[in-house]
Amino acid sequence: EAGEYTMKMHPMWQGPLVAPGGNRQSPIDIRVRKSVFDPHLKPLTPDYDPRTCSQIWNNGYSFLVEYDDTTDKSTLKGGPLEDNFRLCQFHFHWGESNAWGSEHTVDRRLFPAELHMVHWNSDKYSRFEEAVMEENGLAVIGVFLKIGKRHEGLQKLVDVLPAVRHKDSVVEFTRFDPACLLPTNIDDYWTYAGSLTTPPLTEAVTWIIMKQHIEVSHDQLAVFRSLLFTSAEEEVQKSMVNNFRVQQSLQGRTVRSSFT
Ligand SMILES: NS(=O)(=O)c1ccc(O)c(NC(=O)NCCc2ccccn2)c1
Ligand SMILES: [Zn+2]
Repeated sequence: EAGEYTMKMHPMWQGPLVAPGGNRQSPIDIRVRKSVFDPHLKPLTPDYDPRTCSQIWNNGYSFLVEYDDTTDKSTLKGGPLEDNFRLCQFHFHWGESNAWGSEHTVDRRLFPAELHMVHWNSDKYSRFEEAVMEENGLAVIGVFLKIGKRHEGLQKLVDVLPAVRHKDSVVEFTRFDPACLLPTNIDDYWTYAGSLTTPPLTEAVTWIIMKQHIEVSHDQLAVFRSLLFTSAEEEVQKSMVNNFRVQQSLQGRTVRSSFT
């Protein structure tokens, strides 16, 4: 049952469980029957150029695959978004076991991991650091991962993870097409106004959570768990697992769905 698992959180992150004064915090449980179909929601149109992929690094909380966001080469439009958003990075959250790990849940259902593809509003702001402080600054696509068949596209990423085992390690990583991590159906999603799920917890995010999950193999996810929260110098090494935040209250927000 979800309750007993969601209390586990990032052991290194002694941050606030709830942002002081926050009324649109993330993650949340998506109550399917309480979501409201919005016929005006448009199809989502991601348009990514794999050549903008630059590096992968361990920031001590997750591993991030970073994209060159100095031009409008990898963008996201449509769906609930009014403006053009630029892809800057993607990362994951996962558990120590396959029983939990996702940040969002669907009717309390937990998934072993969750992908976040992070974009910032390049129509209104000139860089991520600026957009992250503004309420229409970010758009994050969330995709649930399930254990099943091996994900061929993910393997290129899994193969390089040992090179970023420790916090602050970075390696060059190029020509990775993030679109390969999206589910086949991206027309069915939930969307709501929320926040970053890690500090600075700013309430800047339009969340777009895909209804359809992707599958990765048990062994692929096991490699995520071989990463460490700690840097090479630290004497006690801590496995990078359970790097998800506890769920936050909806506080009157409506979750819209693009499907009936
Ligand atoms: N998890 S999330 O909401 O998609 C998200 C997206 C973009 C972000 O920059 C962040 N947060 C982030 O990068 N925080 C700086 C690093 C960090 C991560 C965790 C705790 C403290 N500091 C979270
Ligand atoms: Zn995240």
